[in-house]
Amino acid sequence: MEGSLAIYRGLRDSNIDFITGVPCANLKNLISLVEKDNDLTYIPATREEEAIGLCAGAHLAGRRCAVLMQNSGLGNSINSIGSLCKIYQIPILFIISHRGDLKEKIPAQIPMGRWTKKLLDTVEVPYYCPKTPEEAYKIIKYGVDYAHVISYPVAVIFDALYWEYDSKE
Ligand SMILES: O=CCS(=O)(=O)O
Repeated sequence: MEGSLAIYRGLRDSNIDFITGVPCANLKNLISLVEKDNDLTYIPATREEEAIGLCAGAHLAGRRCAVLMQNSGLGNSINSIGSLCKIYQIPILFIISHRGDLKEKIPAQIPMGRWTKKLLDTVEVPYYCPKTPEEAYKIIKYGVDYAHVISYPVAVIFDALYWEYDSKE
């Protein structure tokens, strides 16, 4: 749980109080931590673009927001990033489980695995790729602050190797 716990603590210590998103197998421990926290709002979404829309409304209502997603869901999000986040200056922290690279077993994940960072560059979302729980905690805190400075999403990407820290109890 150590890897997921570092992400959760980074989100909470950044005063993130509204979390939504679409699950990935690698996000299960993080989602479990978030679901148990009665001091924040967690709303499971059916699609990542819906999650971004929920965050847009929550932000305008004064909440500090994060979206949990698999990188495959970034493809579902592009228009909402442009038509909502860009136009209305919506800061959101994207916690992205990066599939389609090392350790991947599902061939369908490969294309988005290759395109994720290029897509984030295209829509001008800054992204960071912590490799340890300590880095994750620090980058999440800096990332939330940076998202609010630029009034735009910031992505923190976790590759398959990161989640091995969850098995090191
Ligand atoms: O997107 C694939 C489903 S799972 O591997 O995250 O369960």
